[in-house]
Amino acid sequence: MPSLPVIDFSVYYNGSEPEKAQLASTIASELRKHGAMRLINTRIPSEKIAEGFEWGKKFFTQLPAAEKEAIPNERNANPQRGWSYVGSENTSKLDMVENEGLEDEKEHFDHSSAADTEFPSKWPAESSIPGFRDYMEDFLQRCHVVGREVMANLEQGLGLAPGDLVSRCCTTPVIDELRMNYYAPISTQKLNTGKYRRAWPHTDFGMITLLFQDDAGGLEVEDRYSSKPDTFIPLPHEHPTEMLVYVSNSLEHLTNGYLKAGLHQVATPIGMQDVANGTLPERQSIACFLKPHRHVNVGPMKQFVTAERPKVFDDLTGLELHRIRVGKLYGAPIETQ
Ligand SMILES: O=C(O)CCC(=O)C(=O)O
Ligand SMILES: [Fe+2]
Repeated sequence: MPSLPVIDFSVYYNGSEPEKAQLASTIASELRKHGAMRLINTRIPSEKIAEGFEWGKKFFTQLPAAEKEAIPNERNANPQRGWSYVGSENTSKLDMVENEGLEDEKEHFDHSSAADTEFPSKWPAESSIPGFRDYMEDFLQRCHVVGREVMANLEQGLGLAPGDLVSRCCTTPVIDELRMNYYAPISTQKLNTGKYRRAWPHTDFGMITLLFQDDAGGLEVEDRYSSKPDTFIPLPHEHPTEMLVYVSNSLEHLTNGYLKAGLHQVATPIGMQDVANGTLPERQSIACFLKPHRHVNVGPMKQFVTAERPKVFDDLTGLELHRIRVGKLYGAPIETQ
């Protein structure tokens, strides 16, 4: 099955002005069409991405359970920090209408930068996994820089003024979130019950999500152009520098729905779907959720509100929208601060 086109982001660093303008326009049109795109050759080197999966493996499969349990992510409406056990986060609650009894089969670890003192990160003891925190904080910073570059391209491609989007996110202190996902091996028998999926179709909460994955497969984005509902396009991992980008909820609100958040899931990979007694190998991914500022209004920007398209979203701060979405994930009451 065909996937989305692969876009070479090195043009942004090395291209001529007309080539760069073409890149910006492609980025805007791909995100408009699919709510997702595939980039290669960003300034995050392949070795740094590969190293991330080694750290993920250490954290999830070698760190004693007690060390992870000591840094639990609280299941409330605040930004996620620390370790989430399998089944803690339920993505089916976010965007699916029929979601009774559906569970996610994934474990994850979330953190932000040390500068986010409002919602501090929770780290395992340095002596238990030396170097983990340094790697993660460095990788988050790299994602923040590339995320800002993608947003700058997007505002150019959409015909906005420089800073229109970037000033609403992408500045210090960095409050973006970096997440390591780990999916343990799982039997097709269990998946075929229809009750479990690695991740159910959902959209993310921030401006955009940057996503790196290993070779296990199963990641898919909604096919908006299919005549059949629930049709998804596979997003295979084909290039060592590959980074997927999704439009997320805050950007959908800011653009008054001109850009729609990409509905994505982690399903049984195509070759395994008809296997009755097989096992899916483990899978890992690293997601960076690029956040709007907490106090910025993520209601529709005036450039996207017209007589033909009146405002379809309410004015909310970045943090208010985030709390509504995380609250749904956990069925948690929305606390006000
Ligand atoms: O593991 C993946 O590829 C997707 C993870 C995801 O959708 C998420 O963490 O929000
Ligand atoms: Fe997601």
